[in-house]
Amino acid sequence: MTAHVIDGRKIAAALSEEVAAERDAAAARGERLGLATLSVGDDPAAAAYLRRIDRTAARLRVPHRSVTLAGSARIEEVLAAVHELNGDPSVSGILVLRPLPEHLDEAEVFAALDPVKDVEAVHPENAGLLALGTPRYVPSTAAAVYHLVDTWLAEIGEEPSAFYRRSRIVVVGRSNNVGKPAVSLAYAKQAAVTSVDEWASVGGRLGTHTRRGDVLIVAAGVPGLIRAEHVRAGAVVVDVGINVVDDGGGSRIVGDVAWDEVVGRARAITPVPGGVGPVTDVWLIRTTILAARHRTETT
Ligand SMILES: NC(=O)C1=CN([C@@H]2O[C@H](COP(=O)(O)OP(=O)(O)OC[C@H]3O[C@@H](n4cnc5c(N)ncnc54)[C@H](OP(=O)(O)O)[C@@H]3O)[C@@H](O)[C@H]2O)C=CC1
Ligand SMILES: Nc1nc(=O)c2c([nH]1)NC[C@@H]1CN(c3ccc(C(=O)N[C@@H](CCC(=O)O)C(=O)O)cc3)C=[N+]21
Repeated sequence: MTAHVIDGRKIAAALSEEVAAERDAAAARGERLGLATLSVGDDPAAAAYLRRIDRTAARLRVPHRSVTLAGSARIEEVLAAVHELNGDPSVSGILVLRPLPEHLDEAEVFAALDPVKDVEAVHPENAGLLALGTPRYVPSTAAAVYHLVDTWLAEIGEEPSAFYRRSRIVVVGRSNNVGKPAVSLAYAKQAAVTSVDEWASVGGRLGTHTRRGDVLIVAAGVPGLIRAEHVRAGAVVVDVGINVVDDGGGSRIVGDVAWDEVVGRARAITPVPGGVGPVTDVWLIRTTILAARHRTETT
């Protein structure tokens, strides 16, 4: 078997058209759209994402304001920047890039966000709503994961709700940003759910769990972590990992899945690059547009 390759770039292009229509409708209602990003320090993954956000926002004609603080910034300065963005009427959505430098408490920064502008649902109120199955905003990466699978299901004529109800979804990685939201969304789909973190690997039981997945979502940040032996034959594999590896002088991006092995075992698979990443950017802009509507409704 050779897996169907789910084309994230194509799916992102189609989604972009929907989002452009949503932007036009929001503008016609007089809503003020704008995304602000806040980054502290110069983490390469965060910088790469920031460049992508900038391009995607420009392409979809949603203003993007980027605030960058030095890696040595004190928590007071970071909180002051958040408060400034909270009060800026040209900003409907705020994203705080991860990782923050070690000396900063992520939770303190997230709790300072205006919940109505918190497009990644990291404020406790929004994270709580997501965990309860009544999200205000769906974090972009987890949203992108299911958008890719749902689009493929539609293409092959499978009804998503029936598919998920008879499936086990296994999520590798349980960060607040990616793994946990992916689990919350899996609950909402009434799938059977398994969540594992690094201890499954340490204990030599990763494959025991992952082989049970009809859908296997991998967000660990470990290149090549998932090999053929970890995958149920005929599974749907979604690779979230973005890892920069040396490539004889240059560098290239690979996911967490050993592509060459797993492509022969899965039923469908998302590539890296060109899978989850391109859809994530567009989803962020979509949420920024939604946030403008919420602001209009709450003020
Ligand atoms: N495509 C996209 O749009 C995006 C991609 N990413 C990428 O996704 C990956 C994960 O990101 P993020 O969630 O932020 O990362 P984090 O580092 O915050 O979390 C990683 C999670 O994976 C777990 N983990 C680490 N090693 C293993 C292992 N050997 N076996 C099983 N689990 C393991 C960790 O376990 P423990 O909790 O025990 O430490 C942790 O729960 C990264 O490669 C990142 O670059 C991130 C955001 C968006
Ligand atoms: N608060 C926060 N939220 C994030 O979602 C977040 C973050 N911080 N910090 C950094 C990581 C990384 N990240 C990427 C998303 C898409 C691509 C992406 O689209 N990559 C292209 C490849 C690009 C290339 O080839 O250079 C692709 O997958 O096709 C990359 C990286 C989001 N992150």
